[in-house]
Amino acid sequence: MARGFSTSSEVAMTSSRLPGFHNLSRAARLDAVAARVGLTAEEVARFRAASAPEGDLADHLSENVIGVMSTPLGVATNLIVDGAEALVPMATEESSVIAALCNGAKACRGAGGVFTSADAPRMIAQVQIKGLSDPVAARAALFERETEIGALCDACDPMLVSLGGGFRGIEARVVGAFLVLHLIIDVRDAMGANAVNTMAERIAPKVEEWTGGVVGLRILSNLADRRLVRARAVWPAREIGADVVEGMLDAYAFAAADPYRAATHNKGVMNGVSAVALATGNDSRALEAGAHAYAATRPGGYGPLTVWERTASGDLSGVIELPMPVGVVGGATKAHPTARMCLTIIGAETADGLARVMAAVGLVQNFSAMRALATEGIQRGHMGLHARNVAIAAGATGADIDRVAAEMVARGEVRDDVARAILGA
Ligand SMILES: CC(C)(COP(=O)([O-])OP(=O)([O-])OC[C@H]1O[C@@H](n2cnc3c(N)ncnc32)[C@H](O)[C@@H]1OP(=O)([O-])[O-])[C@@H](O)C(=O)NCCC(=O)NCCSC(=O)C[C@@](C)(O)CC(=O)[O-]
Ligand SMILES: NC(=O)C1=CN([C@@H]2O[C@H](COP(=O)(O)OP(=O)(O)OC[C@H]3O[C@@H](n4cnc5c(N)ncnc54)[C@H](OP(=O)(O)O)[C@@H]3O)[C@@H](O)[C@H]2O)C=CC1
Repeated sequence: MARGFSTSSEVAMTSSRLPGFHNLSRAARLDAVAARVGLTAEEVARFRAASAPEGDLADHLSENVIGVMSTPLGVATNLIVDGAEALVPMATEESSVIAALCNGAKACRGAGGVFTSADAPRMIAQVQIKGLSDPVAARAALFERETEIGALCDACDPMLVSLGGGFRGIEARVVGAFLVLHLIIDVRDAMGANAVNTMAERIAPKVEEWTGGVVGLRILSNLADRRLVRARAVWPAREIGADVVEGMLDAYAFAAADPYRAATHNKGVMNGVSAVALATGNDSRALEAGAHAYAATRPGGYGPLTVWERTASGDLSGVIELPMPVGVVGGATKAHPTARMCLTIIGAETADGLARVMAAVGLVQNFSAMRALATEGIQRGHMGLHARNVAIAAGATGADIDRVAAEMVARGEVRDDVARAILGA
């Protein structure tokens, strides 16, 4: 079968309906896929060689596994968080992200690095209540039961309670045709999704009894705005240049005024945050959802997650605030040996400690991208490092990778056709 989209007759021959596919071994699944789409024996062998052995953790963490998609794991240097030196493991396929963090962290060391504060690790579980003719009265009825709700939630997870976490209170809002109950739960060192989802499901029959309504969804909210982390740092003008301070403030004003720019600005923040999440086995989708939803809660609509100002002495001050629902237990954090090792490298024994470092990473990452954008542009630094990817994609191997990349950078032309031409020369 040709690659790309199938024609209708090919679809009939190569249906994606594969009954029992999930019951096959990893090797048999890969064979089945290879036969369906026409992977060559060489492609399959190369994939098998690059993938982890059969029966390893991947088979248990996900479903229909055929192998492992590896991502580079690097360690960012130079960061100081709350007076402590931090080495930061980051898993990312994007060139220049880790170099940028090292670069920005180095430039604020003279001013003491990054300083943070964090809310208690509280997550929100939502319970949707439908079919109420008197939602306002039902809301009042729920508050009368707050103590009982708390006891029911805490009974779901005595271990969490013994660790100092558990139920913290309720909120209830009439949202359109529904009443929405929020359970506020301190999840301690976990991300907390499973813990709070269990509570929301357990409480549902009682909520129906007390309100006379019908419970719909019972699930956490990824807008984790009870679990905010803040980080701040100063980059001295003598270190980065007064003109750079000026340029970066203009760059920030652009992001603050324009959601098209703010989205890219925040993507730069999340370059770092998501890379640490991936390295430590945390849920990067939850973090991305929470960060962007939080960025949309500004009075003026979607805006930047960071704020940049000039200090009285003319230096550049940066502040970030965002939800940081991360854990050092639960999910894949403990099950995945690489995630465990990364937590050891970062020195995070609590979710609070990890969240603070990750907020610092988001701030410094944003600094470096903005500095590059406000001065020489992103391409020299980024494309200089990205050139190796372009060389590999064009077919370079071994020593040719660096040779072709260096030649493209020297010419100022980092492109596939240029890489092929250099290779062919
Ligand atoms: C790329 C640099 C760092 C070069 O910057 P440079 O000034 O050429 O670097 P340098 O050679 O002077 O080195 C300065 C320090 O940077 C670090 N450094 C320097 N090179 C490396 C390297 N290879 N590997 C690891 N660390 C490196 C290292 O810490 C080094 O200090 P040293 O240790 O040598 O004393 C700089 O241009 C930079 O920070 N650029 C920003 C790159 C960036 O933000 N990339 C993200 C991808 S683009 C994107 O997705 C986001 C964006 C841009 O769209 C967001 C937005 O729009 O806001
Ligand atoms: N929308 C979303 O974001 C959703 C995300 N998820 C997924 O949920 C997972 C995260 O859920 P999470 O509840 O964190 O993980 P787990 O349920 O895997 O782990 C949390 C549990 O760990 C135990 N525990 C042990 N020590 C501690 C401690 N110090 N602090 C807190 N808990 C401790 C507690 O259970 P015990 O009392 O039993 O010991 C706690 O309930 C991620 O994989 C995420 O991808 C799932 C659904 C939706």
